[in-house]
Amino acid sequence: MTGDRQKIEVKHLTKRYGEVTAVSDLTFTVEPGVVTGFLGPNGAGKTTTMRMLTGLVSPTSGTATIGGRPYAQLRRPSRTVGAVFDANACHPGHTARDHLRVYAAMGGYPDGRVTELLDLLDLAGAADRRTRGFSTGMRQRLNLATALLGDPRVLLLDEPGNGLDPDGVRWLRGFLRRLAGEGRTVLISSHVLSELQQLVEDVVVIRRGELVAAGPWSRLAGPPSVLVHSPDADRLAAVLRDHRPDGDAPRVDAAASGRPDGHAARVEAAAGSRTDGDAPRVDALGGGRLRVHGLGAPEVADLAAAHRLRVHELVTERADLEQRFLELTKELTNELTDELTDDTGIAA
Ligand SMILES: Nc1ncnc2c1ncn2[C@@H]1O[C@H](COP(=O)(O)OP(=O)(O)OP(=O)(O)O)[C@@H](O)[C@H]1O
Repeated sequence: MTGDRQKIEVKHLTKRYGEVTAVSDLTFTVEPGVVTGFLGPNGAGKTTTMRMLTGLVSPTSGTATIGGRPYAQLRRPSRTVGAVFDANACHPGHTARDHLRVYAAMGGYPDGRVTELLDLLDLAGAADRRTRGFSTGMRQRLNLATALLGDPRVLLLDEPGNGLDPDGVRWLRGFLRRLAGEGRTVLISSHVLSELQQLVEDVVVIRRGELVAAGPWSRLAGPPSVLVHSPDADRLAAVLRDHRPDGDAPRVDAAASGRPDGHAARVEAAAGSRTDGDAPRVDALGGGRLRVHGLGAPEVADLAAAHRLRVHELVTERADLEQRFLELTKELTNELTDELTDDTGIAA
């Protein structure tokens, strides 16, 4: 099974529980071969969406399909989709081996598959211990083993990093990367974004049941920015603002420096400015610090040198998933506020 047959497609999906709209007109696609992070704050609708994908909850409207079919119409669901929802899904009195044997018998898989998975998930040494004494990490691994019994090409994991220690998170990263590297579709939800930072290639971000952003993390993150510390910050900012990397007028955000919270306030300053997202931008952070977007550290250093301006520190900063997520959700809030202002003339 390859390509489209493994694709997760959510189209105009909505789920209402009485007055509560858990998921609202949600549309996104999850591709095979990469780990996709399904991100959103508590109560955003991640679990509800994943439950709709596995047929545990029926949509109010819209569709949630795997390889073009809703879960209920898959020919051998456990061979197609493996899902983990609850870290405590195993019976405390059962051993890990017993637990897997029960599910193997239900799915019609041989005992040999149980042994294989105990080895694969690093549980062979604990196979005959009762799960009540298992750590969270061991439980998560046992749940993963259960989900993998049918060697499914699609994996849906709800908050798999919950309660894991740093070693457990590192192990999970390696394991999920390997599964995706084998061409599987891997969707994992989390509200702890730092957990996913090193793991996901694609992201789907939701908030209050609605889509905020979706796509490759590298695209959503944007290029790295450069943090500059200079005693000549004002003049350097002017030089960077005036720089024309490719003959185009750059867009410049002149910042309100000296704000007590040290935050950059971005103000659109240049007339005739470029408006595409890649335009260079300079945020003055106060205290002689600038954050430059759209130019690399070597270009910033060369420009400073050419104008005989001093640079005390130059750091390339990769976008942080948590920061970007906050920006994205803030952008959405601003857009909603703008819409409301447009409609009523009064900001919400
Ligand atoms: N069975 C239900 N009945 C009523 N409301 C529900 C039900 N299931 C979920 N909700 C509500 O739907 C919203 C979305 O919940 P959901 O569990 O899908 O969010 P989530 O993103 O998975 O959150 P978390 O990160 O906390 O697990 C919440 O407001 C929740 O209270």
